[in-house]
Amino acid sequence: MKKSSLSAPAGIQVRNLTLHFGKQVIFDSLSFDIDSGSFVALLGASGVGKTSLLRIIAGLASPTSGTVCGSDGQPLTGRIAWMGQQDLLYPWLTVAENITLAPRLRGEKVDQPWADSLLERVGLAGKQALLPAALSGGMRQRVAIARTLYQRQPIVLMDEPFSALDTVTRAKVQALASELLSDHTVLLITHDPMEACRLSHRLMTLSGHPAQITNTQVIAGTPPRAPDDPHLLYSQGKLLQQLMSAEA
Ligand SMILES: Nc1ncnc2c1ncn2[C@@H]1O[C@H](COP(=O)(O)OP(=O)(O)OP(=O)(O)O)[C@@H](O)[C@H]1O
Repeated sequence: MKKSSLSAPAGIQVRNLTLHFGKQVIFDSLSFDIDSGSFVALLGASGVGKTSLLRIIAGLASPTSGTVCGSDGQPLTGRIAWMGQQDLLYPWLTVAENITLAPRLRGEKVDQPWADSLLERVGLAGKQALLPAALSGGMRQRVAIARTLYQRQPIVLMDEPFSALDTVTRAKVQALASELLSDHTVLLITHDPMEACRLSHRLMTLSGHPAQITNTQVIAGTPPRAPDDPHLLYSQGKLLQQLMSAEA
């Protein structure tokens, strides 16, 4: 299995980010850092502003004010792989064409063995020639994950990437993502405390109106943690309590 040869991907620096939708203030002067090479999970109640924040970091939306750049002070443009809540597969392209689309649009040569090995690892070997309409929701999500991993970008932003997968497939694909992204800077939105504590070095919780980062918790041990790892179990319990008290 090929891995990225990155040595030190940029981290993410968010400064004084403010977002208004009309009179609604989603966040106001939000500042935080994601360290180079760390895997961070972002949690928080539905509607608090997680997707809006991720879209701004990805450069897909503009904030009302504030800045986002790499820890090296340079823009993040061209260094990000993004996976949104919708799989955004093009219905007229095959599975293989969807996975390799972004590099092909940049005029790069397709690395077919890499694409094939990713498809095999997400449990879709032999499905290269199918159109998205022939796939289940979970299969489509696995194609989108393969497309994200294929790009080998140093910074990876994922919005609930495993939500449509059954429990066992989810555990396998989480382990794959953790392995292949171990030398990348990753920000993952999830509603699942188990997933957050299995995969992350650090947790961040967004809560309130306007939303603030109310909890940052470092998890001991190395991801991906086993489901019965004591660090995972401890952090998962603590996280659930914090999320419940943030909502109370
Ligand atoms: N383009 C938009 N125009 C107006 N309001 C918006 C827009 N996008 C998001 N919002 C509002 O901003 C708030 C935050 O939305 P966002 O999707 O960022 O939340 P979230 O935390 O990701 O939610 P979920 O966990 O349900 O995905 C919500 O109240 C939403 O209705």
